[in-house]
Amino acid sequence: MTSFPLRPQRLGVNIDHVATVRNARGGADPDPVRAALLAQAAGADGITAHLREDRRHIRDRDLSRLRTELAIPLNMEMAATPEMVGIATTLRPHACCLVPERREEVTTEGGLDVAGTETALSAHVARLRDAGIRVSLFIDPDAEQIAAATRVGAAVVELHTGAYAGAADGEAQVREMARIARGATLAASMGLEVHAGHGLNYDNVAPIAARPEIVELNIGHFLIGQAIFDGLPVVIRHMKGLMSHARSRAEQDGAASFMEDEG
Ligand SMILES: CC(=O)[C@@H](O)[C@H](O)COP(=O)(O)O
Ligand SMILES: NCC(=O)COP(=O)(O)O
Repeated sequence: MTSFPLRPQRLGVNIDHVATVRNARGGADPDPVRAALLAQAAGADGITAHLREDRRHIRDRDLSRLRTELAIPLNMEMAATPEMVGIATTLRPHACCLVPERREEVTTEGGLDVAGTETALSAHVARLRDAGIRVSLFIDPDAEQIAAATRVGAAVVELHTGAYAGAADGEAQVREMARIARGATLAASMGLEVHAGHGLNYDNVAPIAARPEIVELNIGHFLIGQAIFDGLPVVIRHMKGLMSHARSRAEQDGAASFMEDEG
């Protein structure tokens, strides 16, 4: 039973797929920066933008405009490469989140293999930290990766919720939620700030939001898609309301019971 008020939880809005629509015709509209400013005005706590190596959606110019025009934190998602570290240390966003990338992937498929790339990753993390950037690692919620994240010097881990969001049935979803809960508890116990993201939507966000250790959710594809029907301010306010309600219920009933109820 949670007997203490939970820390406030932030919503980071990922605007990648506004740029996907923009790039479909090669023009300037819809403008991802305009979407980010609308999200900011609607209560987003941060903006996430993924500068992929293939620039399939967010482009370099988008990031520099976001860095100039946003009043809320910019979280630059990027591969752990010298090119991206160079861009980030020049741009100096509030935060960087290192994610795995394969050109042929449709979207991010798994978490970063921190344990298998510690030496190279430690150097990238150090350069980003020396530039005053908060470094997050996008990882699967596994003990080996969480321990490695502390060793390479990351301040934050963002737990990949894709397996949970894409679970084939209720039993698999409960299993994946338990994996995320264990990972969040372990990461927090090791002094890491805990975020979560990938594939979250209105229907599956509550058990994740109810986790006391998770202080930021990064959500994009669903919000941008739903905004086509309801408008970006409405969907952001609704998602923040769902997150807040889930946290309030967790304060009363305990986060663990939340998933049992939903299970
Ligand atoms: C790491 C993650 O899950 C997303 O933030 C990432 O941006 C997904 O990549 P696409 O936005 O290209 O689908
Ligand atoms: N890191 C997760 C993120 O930024 C958004 O992922 P999604 O909601 O677009 O799947």
